[in-house]
Amino acid sequence: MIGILGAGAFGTGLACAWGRQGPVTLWGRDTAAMETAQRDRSTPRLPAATLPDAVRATADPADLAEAEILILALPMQRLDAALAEMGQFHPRHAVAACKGLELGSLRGPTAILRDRLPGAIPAILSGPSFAADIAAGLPTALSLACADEAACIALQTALSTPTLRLYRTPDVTGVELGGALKNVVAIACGAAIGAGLGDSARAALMTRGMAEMTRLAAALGAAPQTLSGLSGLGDLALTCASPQSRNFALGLALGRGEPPPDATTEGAATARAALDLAARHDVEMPIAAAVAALVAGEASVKDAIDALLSRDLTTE
Ligand SMILES: NC(=O)C1=CN([C@@H]2O[C@H](COP(=O)(O)OP(=O)(O)OC[C@H]3O[C@@H](n4cnc5c(N)ncnc54)[C@H](O)[C@@H]3O)[C@@H](O)[C@H]2O)C=CC1
Ligand SMILES: O=C(CO)COP(=O)(O)O
Repeated sequence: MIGILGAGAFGTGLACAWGRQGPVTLWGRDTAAMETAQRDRSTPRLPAATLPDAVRATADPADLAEAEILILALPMQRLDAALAEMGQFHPRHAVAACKGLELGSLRGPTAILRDRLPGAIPAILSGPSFAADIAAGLPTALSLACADEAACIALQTALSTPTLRLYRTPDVTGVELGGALKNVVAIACGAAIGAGLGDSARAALMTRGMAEMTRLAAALGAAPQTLSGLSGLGDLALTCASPQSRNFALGLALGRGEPPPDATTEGAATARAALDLAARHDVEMPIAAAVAALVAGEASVKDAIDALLSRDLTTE
């Protein structure tokens, strides 16, 4: 049985995909909402999706006890606390489906899984996929990273579906950072579009954003080519170009001088955490710095762009 911790948009989308081919238990923390979900076959964060019959919606963590594969589909800044609160699970595989870096500890999701679920083999699933697309069974391709090759093959087989195609890699760091950092660049691109700076500026931010993502990932031991894959370039292409992305939409609002939308926007905290990590490894991340300042209200879009444009001319 596949267990999913987190009944937000992504947990629900994944439950729909996997529930078409086998049993899935979807856990959410709100008892009333999960009782309604079990009865009405939909959840509040992705109301248009219909949960297949094989999905059991629950708010009782004990229902995840039998899960051989546990998927963590929670906001990054809540992952550690949620696992600490909910007692011990004993899955064989623990697969992070969240994108980000934890403020303070600067850990990615798999380090948290290693700490909180020490008996499980940690893995991460990341790449270009809107929850609604996955729920609707639209074609989607994602990266699945796990350092244990046999475990990675077993997971790839168990989690791929006719429309959800998983590519495996041992490069956990690369996949983790690709997913975390693309959200930072998506905020920058949204801000550029919102402020009317044009599509050329967006293309420049995507490309130079990719360069700084790759620099940090390489400094942390990732293979640079991983960032050119689905979790990196692939996810930049999706989220920097679509207002359906909540990170892009946050940037768009900031660029237009509008109030930020009330939604999970992982890139806001991750920009700050990435900067701290970059400082530790002596890596330059000017776009992340601009986004961190913008989100914190310490700089306007004009300040941020001026800071980027006034940097010393350099080689590509
Ligand atoms: N929505 C999407 O299209 C995609 C989301 N993701 C990633 O999935 C992760 C989760 O995002 P979404 O599901 O979209 O967010 P969401 O905002 O739709 O849902 C978050 C869920 O987490 C729950 N939650 C928050 N704090 C909690 C806690 N301490 N304990 C238990 N539950 C808690 C909330 O009740 C809510 O149901 C993020 O890291 C996001 O980057 C990845 C790919 C696609
Ligand atoms: O990660 C995503 C698509 O791959 C979803 O992006 P947002 O979190 O910005 O909505």
